[in-house]
Amino acid sequence: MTGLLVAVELTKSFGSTQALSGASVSIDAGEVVAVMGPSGSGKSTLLHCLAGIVRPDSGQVRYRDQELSAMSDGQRSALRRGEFGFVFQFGQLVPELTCLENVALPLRLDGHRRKDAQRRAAEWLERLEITDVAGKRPGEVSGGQGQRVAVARALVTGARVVFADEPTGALDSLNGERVMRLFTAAARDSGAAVVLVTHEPRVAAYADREIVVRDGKALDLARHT
Ligand SMILES: Nc1ncnc2c1ncn2[C@@H]1O[C@H](COP(=O)(O)OP(=O)(O)OP(=O)(O)O)[C@@H](O)[C@H]1O
Repeated sequence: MTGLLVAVELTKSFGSTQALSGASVSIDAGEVVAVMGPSGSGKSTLLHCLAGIVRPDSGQVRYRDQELSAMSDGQRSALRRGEFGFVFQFGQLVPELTCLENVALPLRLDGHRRKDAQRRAAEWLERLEITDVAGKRPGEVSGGQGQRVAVARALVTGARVVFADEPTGALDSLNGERVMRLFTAAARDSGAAVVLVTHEPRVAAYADREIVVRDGKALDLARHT
C-alpha cells in the first residue's frame, strides 16, 4: 500500500484480549479520516499504533516509508514531536499556563524564541476563533474553547498528521460541531491529515472517508463525495 501513513496487518493483544487482529489502513497526505466502530473494537489501539505510542505485536507501520518499529524510542518521539499532533477527549492543556502559552509551548520546546512562539500561537487562536481566551487559564474557559486551544496546539508546529481520539466526546452537539468545523478547516488549510476516532456519525460527517474497525480488523469505506 502507498500513502503518507500506512499500517499493514497489525496485531496487538493485551493479555488474553486481542485488540487488533490484522488491521491494515493507509492514510494519504491532507485527508481527514474518521475511524468508527463498536466500543472495544480496537479503534484507540489502532490510533496509538499509527502514532507510534503503542508498539504492535506484529505488522508494520510506515510513515513516509520509514518503519516505526525500526526506530529507536528517541527517534520515534522526535517523529511524534516534529510531524504529529494530538487532540484527546479532554484537551490535556497545562493548567498553570494561559491558553496562549499552551499553544506556544510546542514551539518553545522546539527552541523558538518566546516572542516568535507567542506571535504564531496568537495566529492559531485567531484561526480557531478564540482570541478572547488568550490570557485565560484552561480552568477558566469552556469545554469547546479548551478543545479549540488543543487543536491550535496540535497544528501550531506544522504537524503533518493530527491524531484525535473522541475530540468532541465531552461536548454537547452544537459545540462538538463547531470544534469539528474549525478543526477540519484549519487542518485542510495547513495540509495536515487527520485521523479521528469517533462514535458519532455527525462528527464523522466532517471526514473525507471512514474506516470501520470491527473485531480488531479495519475496513476502508468509500470516500464521501
Ligand atoms: N492498555 C490496555 N490493557 C488491557 N486491555 C486493553 C488496553 N487497551 C485496550 N484494551 C482492550 O483492547 C480492546 C480494544 O480496545 P480499544 O480501546 O482499542 O477499543 P475502542 O474501539 O477504542 O473502544 P471504545 O470505543 O470503547 O473507546 C478492548 O477489549 C480493551 O478492553
